[in-house]
Amino acid sequence: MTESADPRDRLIVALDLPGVPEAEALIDRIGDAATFYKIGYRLGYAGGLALAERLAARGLKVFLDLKLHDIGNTVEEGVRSASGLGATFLTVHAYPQTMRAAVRGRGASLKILAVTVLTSYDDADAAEAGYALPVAELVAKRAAQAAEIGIDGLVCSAAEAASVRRIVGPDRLIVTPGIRPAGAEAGDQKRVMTPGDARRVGIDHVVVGRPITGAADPRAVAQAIVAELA
Ligand SMILES: O=C(O)c1cc(=O)[nH]c(=O)n1[C@@H]1O[C@H](COP(=O)(O)O)[C@@H](O)[C@H]1O
Repeated sequence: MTESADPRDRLIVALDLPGVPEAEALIDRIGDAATFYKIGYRLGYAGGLALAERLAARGLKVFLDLKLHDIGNTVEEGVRSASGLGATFLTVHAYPQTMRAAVRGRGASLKILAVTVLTSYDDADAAEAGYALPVAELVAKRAAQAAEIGIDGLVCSAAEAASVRRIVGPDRLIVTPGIRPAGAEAGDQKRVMTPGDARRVGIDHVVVGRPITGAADPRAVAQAIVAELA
């Protein structure tokens, strides 16, 4: 676990918005309450990759959430291309071939996060997708494989963070979406936790989207989450 002195760095705001103008307006409203933004493929396919470069050039941290998963050569070269954008994190799905390829392509400064089991999945969803293992065991298996391969960090739900920490040790990052302040709507997330509880189980970063993007006062919500993470 890498402890940042600034608790704002523990919050990653997911810019799940239709376009760059909406994303820039949200970033302006949040102001200095957040330092780290996630750009996924909704925004990425709508001009968000150029925005990622601009945010990084301004000194903000960027998490490129592209969730790559393909044949090894395509992943390796895709990661190599993405490594020029100035992002701090890039996601791939936690399949061994994919993780090995991402490690080959990552370069010096881009950290690869492996998505273990999506936080919108419960055991029934995993079974429907053809997996014999319950979610907790699948997360544990993938975390062990990721550590063996040399992946920089894991994405899992905060519910698995303590067991993932035991598996991967202190030096790999644990990043948890599925975070909901007390009373917030879960939406399609099934494995959820509050920011404060996530912090207590040893996460490095939380990812929060709709509770901030849909708030009347996104800056105030971001500040309240950071206060829970301090
Ligand atoms: O890789 C991710 O960031 C991710 C992995 C996962 O298992 N679950 C998950 O929700 N995410 C992302 O985290 C964000 C969560 O958004 P909210 O549910 O709106 O807070 C979305 O951008 C998701 O794409």
